[in-house]
Amino acid sequence: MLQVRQLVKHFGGIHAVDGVSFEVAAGECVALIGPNGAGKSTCFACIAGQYPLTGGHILWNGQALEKLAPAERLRHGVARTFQVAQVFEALTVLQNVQLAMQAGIAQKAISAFKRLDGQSREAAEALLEETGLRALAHDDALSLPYGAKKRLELAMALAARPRLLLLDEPAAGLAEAERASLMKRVKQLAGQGMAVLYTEHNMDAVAGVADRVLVLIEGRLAAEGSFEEISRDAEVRRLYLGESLDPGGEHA
Ligand SMILES: Nc1ncnc2c1ncn2[C@@H]1O[C@H](COP(=O)(O)OP(=O)(O)OP(=O)(O)O)[C@@H](O)[C@H]1O
Repeated sequence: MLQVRQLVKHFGGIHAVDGVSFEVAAGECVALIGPNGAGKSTCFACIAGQYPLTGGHILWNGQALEKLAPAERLRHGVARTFQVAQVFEALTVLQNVQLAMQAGIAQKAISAFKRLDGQSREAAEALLEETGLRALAHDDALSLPYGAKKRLELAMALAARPRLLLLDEPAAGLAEAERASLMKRVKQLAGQGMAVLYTEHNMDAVAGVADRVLVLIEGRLAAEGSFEEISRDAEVRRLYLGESLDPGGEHA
């Protein structure tokens, strides 16, 4: 279980995250939503280890994560993706996943890696199959359409065999069909016992997907509940979702 306790992150005078506490259990799919600048990405970066905390604690299965480097967190089963998909464009799709399987290898190792005979090839191919990328295995990552790049980033995160998966706007920039299929896969991962936490602006990627929704506004948790519950919250509607949202029908 992920336990975020009184998380605080300030950038100088900017209180990006200001005392946020929540939990994500194994098998749960939890969405973190809120307006631009609410602190969602900062929360993610604190959990994954890109930023040191100003205050508070982050525990994963009882272990304090805040003192561990990102690569060490990965070894404890914590993997993340980024808002703008981060893949190695100099490698093929298959090589990207093989590289991700060897967590901790720096980008400068790419040329050495290219000369390696792919020991991890079979496992990487299985992951490509699972994420719908098999047909693109030998394409250069550089040439991938955006939706496939997002899938590849997910495959790379899965390559580390995470137990906590952090997805920063997994559906951003995806067409409707691609978004629906990616979010279906994300929900399946939680169904298989992974703890999944994701940020999202697109409510179609939240409704029917997230078991629980956390609403972050100005660095604080403003509401928490099912999508239907937070959609009915007057404060959340006023500050983020807007009055036009009909929780039972079309989403914004
Ligand atoms: N590295 C940084 N240095 C200084 N300020 C930052 C930094 N990163 C984020 N901030 C500020 O912290 C606040 C929270 O930003 P954050 O990116 O976490 O919000 P967000 O909810 O992810 O927004 P979005 O939905 O637009 O991605 C904003 O005021 C932002 O300008």
